[in-house]
Amino acid sequence: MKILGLTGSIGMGKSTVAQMLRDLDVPVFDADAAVHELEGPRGALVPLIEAAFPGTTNESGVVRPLLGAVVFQDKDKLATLERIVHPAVAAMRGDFLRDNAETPLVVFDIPLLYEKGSEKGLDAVAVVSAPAEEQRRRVLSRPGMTVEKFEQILALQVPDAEKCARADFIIDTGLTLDATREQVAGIVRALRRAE
Ligand SMILES: CC(C)(COP(=O)(O)OP(=O)(O)OC[C@H]1O[C@@H](n2cnc3c(N)ncnc32)[C@H](O)[C@@H]1O)[C@@H](O)C(=O)NCCC(=O)NCCS
Ligand SMILES: Nc1ncnc2c1ncn2[C@@H]1O[C@H](COP(=O)(O)OP(=O)(O)OP(=O)(O)O)[C@@H](O)[C@H]1O
Repeated sequence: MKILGLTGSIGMGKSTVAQMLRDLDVPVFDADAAVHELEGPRGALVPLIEAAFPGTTNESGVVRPLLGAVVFQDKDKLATLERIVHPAVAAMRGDFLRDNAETPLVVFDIPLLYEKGSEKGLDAVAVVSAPAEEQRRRVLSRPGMTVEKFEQILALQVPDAEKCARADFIIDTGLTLDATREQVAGIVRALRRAE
């Protein structure tokens, strides 16, 4: 089995490409969705997070803006949260691999792949990328997004140019959806063929 990592900066089209992969019957493990499940209603990590960060959870699970306000201002607290979250995500990833053991190609969709150095175990990495103006346009058109928030998030992420330089494949999402779909299909064909 080959494991392809999929990553990219905010608004570069990662979710869209992940769906294109699923449409080609490639199983995709979504790290962000795993975190949401673990932190959501009756999520396994909610009691642990409440114990470490009192007042940041309620009956619906983690109150994300509250927890974010606590951990994004303090590196040590973020590290504490990661020590709680990352092993649980790794366990879910292990289950996913076991469930798909007979599949020639699977994808790990990891927003912070390069930020967190999670390249080990991957056979290749694909980065979604579009021109910076296009990225900006997409992100600022989202409800609740502001220029300040966008720039703060960008500053926390490894720059697009560096991601592209490190990746094995670059998926250009600055063109039509069909053009992107073709690139995705080409990568899937190449990796399914490779031994
Ligand atoms: C603190 C939480 C609850 C805030 O949730 P919220 O929905 O408000 O924000 P969101 O998750 O969309 O993150 C906002 C921005 O911060 C970045 N970010 C999130 N977690 C981290 C992290 N551990 N390190 C650096 N940047 C981070 C995201 O990429 C995004 O750009 C949530 O981010 C969280 O639980 N993070 C820790 C788990 C984690 O590391 N997740 C990401 C990888 S699996
Ligand atoms: N060729 C293309 N490939 C991918 N997305 C495209 C393309 N053309 C336009 N788009 C649009 O750009 C937006 C990309 O959003 P998407 O949610 O996929 O990004 P994302 O990288 O997952 O975002 P984030 O990391 O911020 O959650 C979508 O609205 C999508 O329809």
